[in-house]
Amino acid sequence: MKTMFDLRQSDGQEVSVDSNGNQAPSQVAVNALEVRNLNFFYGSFQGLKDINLNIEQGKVTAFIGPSGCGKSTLLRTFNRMYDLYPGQRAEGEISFYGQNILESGQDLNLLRSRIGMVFQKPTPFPMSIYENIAFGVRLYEKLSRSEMDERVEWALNKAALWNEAKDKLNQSGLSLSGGQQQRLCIARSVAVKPSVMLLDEPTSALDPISTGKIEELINELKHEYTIAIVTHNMQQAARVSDYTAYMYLGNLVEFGKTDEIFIKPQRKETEDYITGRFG
Ligand SMILES: Nc1ncnc2c1ncn2[C@@H]1O[C@H](COP(=O)(O)OP(=O)(O)OP(=O)(O)O)[C@@H](O)[C@H]1O
Repeated sequence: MKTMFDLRQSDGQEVSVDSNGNQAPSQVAVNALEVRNLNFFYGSFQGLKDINLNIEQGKVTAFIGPSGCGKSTLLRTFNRMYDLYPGQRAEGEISFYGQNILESGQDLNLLRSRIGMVFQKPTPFPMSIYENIAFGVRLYEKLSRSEMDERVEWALNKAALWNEAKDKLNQSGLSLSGGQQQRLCIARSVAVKPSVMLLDEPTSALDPISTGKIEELINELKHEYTIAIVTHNMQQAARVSDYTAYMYLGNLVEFGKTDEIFIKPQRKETEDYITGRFG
């Protein structure tokens, strides 16, 4: 039986026919994730308060807000990363293509292959560049050597790292520069063909050139994946995202199209934050 985690993202297009009989594609918004009445607790401390929002398929959603407002906490609920830590719990509903992933009995390994995550600090495994990618793929698929070679090349290409890495696939992933390591981590996440990618401040440890490469990559990847990104960099949020969520003290203060949030925010708190008048 197919589970909802087997769903591969469609391109969200429906074909309509105009009065001349010409086919014209029309975009139909589909939500990859729908968050309803989400509360999150670190023991007795409430890190998220009644969060409601949708993450649209094939778009980039950015989470911004001052340090400690709950951005990473929220991102970590989307693939239940918090489950690895005792005393942390979520209440409410997070629907991933119609299934509430907060319900008990979920296959969390499968969930995390469908909703991948890239962390702030590059975290390559202490193994070769090739194995960094093949390792995760092997957990879910049985590929022949040549199929795996193809997958590794495909993933490194997606992460714009193939040209730099193709002659040293057997070298340790740790031998790469910080920016290359982060692209390797993105390749590793892409290699298992997730539906959603969660990026938690993916460029905060990188120089401007590597940051630019990752931002280009996000623009490329969003055609095939749904992306949620936490960033402290306002310009980055404005450059890469379609939607922006502003958070403060565990609350979702404002959420909307990035242009609207940056040009004409509805809430004064949002305006103060993005114009640097906050605090
Ligand atoms: N393991 C933990 N145990 C207890 N409280 C935690 C834990 N991790 C985070 N918190 C608290 O939860 C709140 C939200 O933290 P979170 O890391 O989500 O914020 P953030 O917006 O991502 O911050 P930053 O921008 O500094 O990374 C903070 O008050 C933080 O102190």
